[in-house]
Amino acid sequence: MQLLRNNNLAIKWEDGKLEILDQILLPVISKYVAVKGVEDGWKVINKMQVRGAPAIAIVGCLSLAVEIQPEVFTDKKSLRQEIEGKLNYLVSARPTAVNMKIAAEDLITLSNQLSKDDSVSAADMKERFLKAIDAMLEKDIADNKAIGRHGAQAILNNGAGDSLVRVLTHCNTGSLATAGYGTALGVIRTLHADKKLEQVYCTETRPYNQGARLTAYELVHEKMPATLICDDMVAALMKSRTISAVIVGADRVAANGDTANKIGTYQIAVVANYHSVPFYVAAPFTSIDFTIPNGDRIIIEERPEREMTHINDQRVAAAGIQCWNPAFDVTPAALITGIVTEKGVYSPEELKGLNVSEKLQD
Ligand SMILES: CSC[C@H]1O[C@H](OP(=O)(O)O)[C@H](O)[C@@H]1O
Repeated sequence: MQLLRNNNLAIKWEDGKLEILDQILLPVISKYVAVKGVEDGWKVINKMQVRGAPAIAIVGCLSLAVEIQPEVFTDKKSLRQEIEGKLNYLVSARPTAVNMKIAAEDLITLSNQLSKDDSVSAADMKERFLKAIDAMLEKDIADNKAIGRHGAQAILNNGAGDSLVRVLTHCNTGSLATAGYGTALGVIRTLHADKKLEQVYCTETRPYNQGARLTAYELVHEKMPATLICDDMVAALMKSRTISAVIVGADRVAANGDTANKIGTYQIAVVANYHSVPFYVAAPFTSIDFTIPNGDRIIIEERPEREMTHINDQRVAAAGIQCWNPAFDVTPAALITGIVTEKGVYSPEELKGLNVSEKLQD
């Protein structure tokens, strides 16, 4: 089966071969790393060589496709068992983002259905499973384009009649975090394409520096009007300039709208609330965890202290100091103006009110 090609910035998927752009080395070095199976997939996700909730799910599932594609299965039970075991292993690579968990659940459900269907051979089951993974890439990009349209419209509608808007974003939510175009950065791309973007401010996003190293890289590459600020400059910026809106991504949105996102998001939401700046979360439905009622249940990943104490192996903190390095925080729904999804923009109350059919409907 000719597997779909997908040559976006972060992921190269062609003829059953998978390579990822090593994001730890950006922006100075652009180096692709081969992912030859699930073990490699787990490692590049856990080490954050590839990161971003949607990209984690896509690379995780593609790493399984790399393994399964050349194998010949004579019985469906062994294929089903391999699929379930390896997808559950991939979910363990990083605990906070929900996309890999949702993708695993959906693909295991498909695998179980195909395994029980006597009209489906083992070869057919493999082919349909691989096609489902390929479809994830296309769907992610389509979802991001829709998020871009809905989010840009919401910001312009909220912009008090401004013909041009000034937006702030945090971390990286662009083509380096998804299958392409991006979520929050997709909204910014849409504003720019529509000639409505006066300025985008991106935060450095310590300690991994997704903003300074990755978002700035994407913004400069596309010649968007952008300004880099340190994480501790957000309040001063909002005090001195009229920011139209904040737009950030999400790793896991709870059923009530509480949102886990990169550490520092919560304090930006508090400052935005103080300055009456609308605060939007851009997230596909694949980032929304309707099984948890609120953000209290979201596991917050803690990363190695070396990610705080060193930059490119250069020590920047006193040896011996204790560190606390949570990779995410949870922004309460009360501080969120709207959750921008591919299906439209929902207030937290509207999200909470969605019935099951709307949640699952494609
Ligand atoms: C569309 S990416 C969503 C989310 O993922 C990032 O986290 P990380 O770089 O640790 O994978 C960040 O929280 C983004 O907002």
